Amino acid sequence: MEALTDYAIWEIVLLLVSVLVTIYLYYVSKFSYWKSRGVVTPKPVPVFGNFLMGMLQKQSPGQIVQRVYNAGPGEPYVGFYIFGRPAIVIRDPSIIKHVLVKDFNIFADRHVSTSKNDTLGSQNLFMLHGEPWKYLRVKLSPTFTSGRMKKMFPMVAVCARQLVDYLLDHSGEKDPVEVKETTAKYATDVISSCAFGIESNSLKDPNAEFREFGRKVFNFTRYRTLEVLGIFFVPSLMSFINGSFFTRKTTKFLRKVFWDTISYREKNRITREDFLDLLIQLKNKGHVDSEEKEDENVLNEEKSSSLFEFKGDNLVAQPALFFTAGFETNATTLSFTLYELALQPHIQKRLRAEIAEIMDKSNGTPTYEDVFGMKYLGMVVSETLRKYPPLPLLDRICLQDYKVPERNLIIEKNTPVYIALLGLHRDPEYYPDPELYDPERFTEENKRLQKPYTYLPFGDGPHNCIGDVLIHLFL
Ligand code: HEM
Repeated sequence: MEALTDYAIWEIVLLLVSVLVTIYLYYVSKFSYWKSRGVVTPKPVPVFGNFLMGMLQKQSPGQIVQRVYNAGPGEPYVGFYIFGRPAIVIRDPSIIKHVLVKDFNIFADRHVSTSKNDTLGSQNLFMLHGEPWKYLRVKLSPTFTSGRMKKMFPMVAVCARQLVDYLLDHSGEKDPVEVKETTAKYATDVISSCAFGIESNSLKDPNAEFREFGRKVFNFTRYRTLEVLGIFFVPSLMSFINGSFFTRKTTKFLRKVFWDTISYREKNRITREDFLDLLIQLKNKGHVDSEEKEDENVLNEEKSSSLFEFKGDNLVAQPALFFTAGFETNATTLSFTLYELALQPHIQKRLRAEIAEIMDKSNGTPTYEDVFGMKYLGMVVSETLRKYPPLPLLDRICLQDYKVPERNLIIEKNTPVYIALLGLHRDPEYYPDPELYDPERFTEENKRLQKPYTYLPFGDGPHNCIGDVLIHLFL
């Protein structure tokens, strides 16, 4: 009996060893993919590839691709492995231009994706793929013109006044202001006013619901961090684990707010010149009323399409994304700007002088054009977006085998392709002394000298940020 047990133990040990050896050999053969194509890679580790630091939550998605970027100085691209799956980071700005713009048809979709059950997360403009995305982009684009932003400016001015009151109330030495939370409250008030037509009262009410739900989307618990890593790097897993960008509770909240507000407006015939008005037009007419003559072809389009219907969660998914994309990106930009201004009083002094001048000229009520025309403010914000891009990576999926122009490489169909904004924006080849926060990099003259496709805080090409015009509203 004893002999039999020993025998069984040996069998188990042998089985385990052969399983481990097989897994090891499997990954070693997988990890020869880029080497055999002459592409540099940072050293992968068995099973995890170059994703171990992500799994250990030691690096954010932006830092993961930045580390890959930094592994190949002077290289046009660097390969890496998401577990066993080959992926590539493009470094050469001229190839970046091909991926984002010139060969867009081959890189027309993002790699990111969430579970289909997460309707608000999957049916918005950021996450949709293929023809439905294209259709929706055309329909939503007239919503984001500088003319429309101008109309929303007075709503922002109200929030800005509330921010001033908030800061005056909390400026005692014993009551330090937590800057990120304050800018998040302010940005939440602005975006909920512009996207939902609702005063979210985040600055005034510590328990404001909008802020509460916004906090949840970006509250990076261990599980939430893994979910976000999955969305960016292993999207096929999301349906399997039922992972989501918006939790069930957040979805329920956003659905209720959206439909309650729409029915109230429709019942009382209220118009407010905001995003919600424009979405109501899409729901009822299938297009946004023309702002200018050139838009008139939009009027002749069909009311609905099998590609994308403006009803139910499809409709709520858009303001849900505007809300999330809008408040976090802008709150991050504002808080990093304030941080750098605190570190460098001479920049702060010059910016304050510009603001004081505009406030003086406008009798304390600057217009949209006044803000838009503030040159130094523009340089300061541009430098923040260089050093701290709020969305620090761009991602695409290769839709068919692609021969890289002037290089001896074919990127195979289904390869995830990334552009490391943190890598590019902090590359000393393009931005000398990259850790130095220096708005002078963005004078008109220096902008002309900047190498194209090395500064991409809003992405580029047909998938670029639709909300980039909004940045002026938050300043
Ligand atoms: C500082 C502010 C912001 C930054 C830095 C930013 C950055 C970005 C970036 C890098 C992308 C990806 C572009 C690409 O893949 O080429 C993106 C996409 C997008 N952003 Fe923004 N964003 C900002 C504010 C906003 C706001 C306020 C909204 C909406 C209200 C918005 C809505 C979107 C949407 C819908 C997309 C997807 C566009 C598409 O794929 O068609 N963003 N943004």
